[in-house]
Amino acid sequence: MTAADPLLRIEDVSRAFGGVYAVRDVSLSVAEGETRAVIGPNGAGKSTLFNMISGHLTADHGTVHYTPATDGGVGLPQRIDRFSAHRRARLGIAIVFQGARLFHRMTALENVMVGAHARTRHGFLSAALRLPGHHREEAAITADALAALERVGLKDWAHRSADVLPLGQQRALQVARALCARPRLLLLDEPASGLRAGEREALAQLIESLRQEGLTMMLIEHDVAFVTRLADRITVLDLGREIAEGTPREIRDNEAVLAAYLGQESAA
Ligand SMILES: Nc1ncnc2c1ncn2[C@@H]1O[C@H](COP(=O)(O)OP(=O)(O)OP(=O)(O)O)[C@@H](O)[C@H]1O
Repeated sequence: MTAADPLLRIEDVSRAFGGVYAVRDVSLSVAEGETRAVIGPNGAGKSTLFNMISGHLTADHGTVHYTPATDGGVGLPQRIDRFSAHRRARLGIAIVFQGARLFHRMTALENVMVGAHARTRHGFLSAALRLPGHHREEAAITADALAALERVGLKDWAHRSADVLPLGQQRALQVARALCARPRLLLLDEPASGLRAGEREALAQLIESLRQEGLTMMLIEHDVAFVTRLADRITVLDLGREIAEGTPREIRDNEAVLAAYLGQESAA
């Protein structure tokens, strides 16, 4: 990767469902270390766009390039839009889905370890079946999972059941699970939805700390105020199209953005 290569470059990506475009001709680039918010009214295409980055949906048109790390440092941009979600995950793209569930009746630590197994040689099945060769890997995964829990401020909860975690901490646990796969690009689909003010603040601080560590993130959110302080740049979608991109200040003053949001309010 040279200074000119972004970590992620999306060009003219479209996806339709039943002949109706959910995302239409969207292009954007995300630089390494950047926190990019994607905002827009209900049904604007935000989740569809994220799923086309993570590989859970394929684009009908357009390209997605990503610059994975190699052993010797940073690699060359690769076209990934035909890669499976699993392959993209192995390249370092992690997604926390909107409304993602935890595994109940498992501890916080076990929940995170499930995320780590995605990138191991032996995999979760081998661990579950206790096949030979998994023990050393298991110890490494436990250490990684504990480190991820510590990173999100949940180390003290490691051995407690995920069931008892308040919603805010459940979101942090989902982030820890994604972090355990050591992503270079973390996609967060509405991580703050349903949280109370205090929990939203704690989540904002967590995102800010990951940003300080230099992790590249993309974040879907409805609330412009929430992302204004977190994002370096904001992309605004409306009815599948990108209607604006800029710094939080530019977006706040953008008339097309105001119109899209006011339109939503008057339609509600
Ligand atoms: N699997 C699907 N099948 C059919 N239509 C879909 C599918 N996924 C999304 N859509 C449609 O595509 C459009 C964009 O949906 P998407 O979930 O990407 O929007 P969004 O901006 O994430 O919305 P929200 O903020 O409500 O989560 C919507 O009209 C939605 O109904």
